[in-house]
Amino acid sequence: MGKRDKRKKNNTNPFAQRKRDKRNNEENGQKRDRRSEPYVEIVRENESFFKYYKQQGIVPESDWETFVKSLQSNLPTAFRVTGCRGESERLLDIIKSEYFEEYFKHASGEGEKIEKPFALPWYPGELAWQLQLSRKDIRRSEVFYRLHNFLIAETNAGSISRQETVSMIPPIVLDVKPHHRVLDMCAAPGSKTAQLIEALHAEMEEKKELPTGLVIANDIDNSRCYMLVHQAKRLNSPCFMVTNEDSERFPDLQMTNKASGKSENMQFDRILCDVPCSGDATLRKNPDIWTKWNPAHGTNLNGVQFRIARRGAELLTVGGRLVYSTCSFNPVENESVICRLLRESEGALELIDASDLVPGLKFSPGMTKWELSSKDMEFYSDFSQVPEKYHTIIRPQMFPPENVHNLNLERCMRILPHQQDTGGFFVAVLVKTKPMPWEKSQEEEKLVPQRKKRRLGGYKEEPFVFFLGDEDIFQSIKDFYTLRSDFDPCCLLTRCHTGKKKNIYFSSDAIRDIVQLSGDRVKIINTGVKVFVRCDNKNMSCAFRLAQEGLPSVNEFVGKDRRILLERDDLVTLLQNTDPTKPPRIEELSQSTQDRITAVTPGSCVLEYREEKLQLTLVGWRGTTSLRAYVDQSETVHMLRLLRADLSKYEVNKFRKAEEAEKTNAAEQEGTEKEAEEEETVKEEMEVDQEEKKT
Ligand SMILES: C[S@@+](CC[C@H](N)C(=O)[O-])C[C@H]1O[C@@H](n2cnc3c(N)ncnc32)[C@H](O)[C@@H]1O
Repeated sequence: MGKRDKRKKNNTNPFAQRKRDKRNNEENGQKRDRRSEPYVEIVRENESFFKYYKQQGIVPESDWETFVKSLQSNLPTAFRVTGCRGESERLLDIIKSEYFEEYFKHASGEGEKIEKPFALPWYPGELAWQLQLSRKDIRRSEVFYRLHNFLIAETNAGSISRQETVSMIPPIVLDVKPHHRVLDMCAAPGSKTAQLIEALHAEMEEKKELPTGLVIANDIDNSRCYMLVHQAKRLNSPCFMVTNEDSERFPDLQMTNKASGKSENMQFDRILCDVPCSGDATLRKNPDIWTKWNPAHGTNLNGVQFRIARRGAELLTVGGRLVYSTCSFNPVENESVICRLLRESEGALELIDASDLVPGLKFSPGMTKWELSSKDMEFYSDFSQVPEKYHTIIRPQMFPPENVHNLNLERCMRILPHQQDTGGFFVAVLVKTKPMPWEKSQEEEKLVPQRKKRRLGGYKEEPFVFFLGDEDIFQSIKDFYTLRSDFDPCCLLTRCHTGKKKNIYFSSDAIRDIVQLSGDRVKIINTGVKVFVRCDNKNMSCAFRLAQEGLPSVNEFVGKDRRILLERDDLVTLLQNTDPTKPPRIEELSQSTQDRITAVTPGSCVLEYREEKLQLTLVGWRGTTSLRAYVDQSETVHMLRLLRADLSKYEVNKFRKAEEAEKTNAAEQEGTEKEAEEEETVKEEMEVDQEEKKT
C-alpha cells in the first residue's frame, strides 16, 4: 500500500496532525521559547548538495571551490531607483553625493578595506546599485544608520526597491513596452512585478500619458496577493491588477477587440513565469536551506513548473515573449522544464539569446546533460535505470531528450554566485512563433461549448463598480476640479453597489475592459488607484478631496483654478509642519505664493513646485487662512530629501536611541532602587518611632 493510500485509510493528514500537535503543545504551555536558546550559527555545508551538483557538473572542476566559497558567504545588498518617476535623477544624485560619500568616509576611517558600491552595468540608466555590504552589516552598524534609514524611508515612498541583484534580470529580458499586455503568473511578493510596472510606464512619464498596456500580477496564495497590492500601491499604477488563481489553470480573460468591437479571448504580449522552486540558488540570503536541502525538492516541483509554463505558452500571443525563471541551480527545475516545453510545442516556441539586453552580465550557458537523483543519492542518466519504486517521482520526460542538442539550450542563462558576487538564478527567454499544437483558433474556440462560469469559492473581495458617466457625484467633481473635457468618467470605480461612496478609484481603459468582461471568470483581488476621498467639508461644494496616491493619474486633467504654484521655501514650510491642528498660515508664506493662493477658492487643490530638473506635485488643502500639504510621512520625507531640506527630525539614530533608553532605564532603575531604599528607611524610621512611642 502506498503512503497516500495509507493516509487515506487512516483518514488523517500528517501535516494537519503535526500542526494540531504543535497547537496542543502550545496550549499545554510546552511552547519552545527560542529566545532563551543560544544563537547557533548555521553550518553552511550539505554533503548531498555538494555531491549532487558535482555530479551534475554545474561548474567546471576548477571553479568548484570558488563557487562553494561564494555560496557560503553573505549576500551583498542591492537596490533599484524607481525609474518611472521623474525624480529619479535627483534622487540618484543625492544617493551618490550624500549616502555613498558618507559610507566611504566612515568605513575608510575605520581602517577597513572597503569596496565601492557600483552601478550594475547591465541595468539601464545607472539606476541599480550593489553595495558590498550585507543587509545585516547595514542594519547592525551605527556608521550606516543614515544609509539604513534612507533605504527604509525611500522604499516606503516607492522611490527605491531593495531587490536582490539577480532577481532584476528576468523583467529586463522580458523587454516590456508601454503597449504590452503583461502577465506575471507567480508574482508574490512582487519585486519583479514592480519592475514590470515601471517598465510599462517608463517611456510614458515624459509624454505625461498613460500606457495603453497593462500588468496583471497573479499568485495562487491569497495572503501573498496582498503583498502584491502593497508593492504596487507604492507605484500608483492604474494599469495594474492583482488576481488570485492557480496559474496552471489561469482562466481565459476577455477583452474587446478594438477593430471589431467584439469581445475575444485575451492573449498576452509578455509573460513572466517566475515559478515556485527549491530556491537553492538563494543559499547566500537564506542559509537555513543548507540544513534541509535534498534533491527531491527539485524533482517534486518539476511537474507544477512545467504546467505553469505550458499555460503561460498558451496565453502568449504569437510573436510574444515568455521568460521562465527560477532561483534554483537544479537542471531538473530548469533545462528539464524548458526541454519538455519546447518538445511539446513542436516548434511553436523558440529559445532566444537575450544577452544583448543585459550587457556585461556574466553567466554560464544552459546545460545539455543532467541526471536525475533519488533522495538516497543514487543517480540515473536514463529512465530505464530508475527503480520502479521511484517511477511516480522520477518521470521519463525529466531526462534530456535525444534531440537535446537541437533545442538551443545553451541560450538559457545560468547566473552563478561567484561570477559577479551575487545570488544564483536561471533565466530562459522564449518567443512564440505560431499557436501551440493543441490551441484552437478564436473561431474554433467559439464552437466549443463554453465552460460553466466558475464559482469563486471563498471570494470575499468587494465588487468593482465602474461609473457610467452620468453620476451626480462625477458632475460635482468635474465642476469643482474643472476637469478637462477628455477625462473619461467610465474609468472611475467604487467598491460598493449601493450606499454612500467613500473612495473613488481610477483604472486605465484596458483594465476596465477586462474587469467588466471577465470579472466573473477571475478572482480579482485589487485594481485601481485611489483618486478621490469623501470629505464632507462645508467649505467645499464638492464632497470629495483629491488623494495623493492617485494624483499622478488625474493631475493632467485638473484645471488651473485648483492649482497653486509654490516657492521652494513655502513648500518646505508646508512639509515640515507636523501638527495637523496648526497648519501654516497663508500670511506666513512668501508674497508670490500668497498672490497665487488668493486665486483659488478654499478646498482640496494641487500644489506644484518646479525647478529645472525637478517637478513635484502634491495634494494640498487651501483653508480660509491656512494652507497644508496632504501627504503621508514617507512621501513627506521623500520630498524634503529631493528639496535638500533639513531632515534631522526624521533621522532617528536607533543606536543612540537604544543607548539613551538604556541610560534612562538605568537611571530609572537607580531611581527606583533609591526610592525603594528611601521607602524602606522611612518604614524603618516609622517602626523605630512606633517602638519609641510604645516605650
Ligand atoms: C519564486 S516565488 C515568486 C517571486 C516573485 N516573482 C517575486 O519576484 O517577488 C513563487 C510564487 O509562486 C506562487 N505559486 C506557487 N504555485 C503557484 C501556482 N500554481 N499558481 C500561481 N502561483 C503559484 C507562490 O505562492 C509564490 O508566491
